[in-house]
Amino acid sequence: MKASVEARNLTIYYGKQVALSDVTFQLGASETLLLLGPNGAGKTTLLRTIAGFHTQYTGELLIFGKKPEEAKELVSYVPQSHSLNENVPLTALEVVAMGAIYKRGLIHRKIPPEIEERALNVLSFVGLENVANKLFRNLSGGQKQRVLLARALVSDPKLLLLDEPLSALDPSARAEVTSVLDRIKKKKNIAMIITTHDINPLLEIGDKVMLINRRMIAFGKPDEALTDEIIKSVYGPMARAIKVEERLYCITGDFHIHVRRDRK
Ligand SMILES: Nc1ncnc2c1ncn2[C@@H]1O[C@H](COP(=O)(O)OP(=O)(O)OP(=O)(O)O)[C@@H](O)[C@H]1O
Repeated sequence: MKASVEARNLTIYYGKQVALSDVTFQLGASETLLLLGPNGAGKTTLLRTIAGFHTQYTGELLIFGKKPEEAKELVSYVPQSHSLNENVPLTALEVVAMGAIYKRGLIHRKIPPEIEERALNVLSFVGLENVANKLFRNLSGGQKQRVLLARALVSDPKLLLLDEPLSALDPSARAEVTSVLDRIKKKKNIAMIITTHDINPLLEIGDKVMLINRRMIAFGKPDEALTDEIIKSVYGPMARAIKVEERLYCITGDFHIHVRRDRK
């Protein structure tokens, strides 16, 4: 079975500036990777590079054995904040169908019946068939995020990239979205990479975790990669990785990394 993502000595640039270096890892075809790191660590940069949108890199990066630019058909990317113009009165169904229409380069005034059926199926998968004809802009935060997940799934991707899918949601919406992610993990045979500031609600679905901070700090199974020492090295001495009844919890706060100077 081919790996979904293979990176070897990957270094990503913006012009001459190195954004992220030393990234080497392999992700299986149906594994979920949680990508963790403080603000500005390079999480979005890595996702956009894997998605084939950012091409300034050295080293090797293969998506199901292909270069990212040649693997776009296999990948769906859900950015941190959606770029839908909410002044345009699109229904939830239309938003989902757009995921299939754009991928195929089709611009239709009317949604083809075959795509409408697929969009309805995937809306039902995320538990939202009852809002198919409601306007996207009138949905709750959790419902909107689930519609965006449905839009990403409608083209049957083999790799799903999600940038902070739980951010800006209240606790009940977070629970809604987490349970859909759990469902994707259990029912779809696909790989996922999910960036997050708070890894705790997602630890159950993460097969692997990667900690980055402008370079790769750790990669592996959550229990093995996220040691107390490693968490402290990135988030500072107040951070903790603790185990309570065999469950791992990471207390990172949302600290920025700062350089501590010793007084003379
Ligand atoms: N378009 C760009 N041009 C130049 N530098 C950029 C660009 N986008 C991001 N960077 C820089 O690359 C580094 C990594 O940014 P990135 O957005 O990938 O981090 P992040 O981990 O996703 O952060 P956050 O958690 O705040 O979203 C930062 O130093 C950022 O300033």
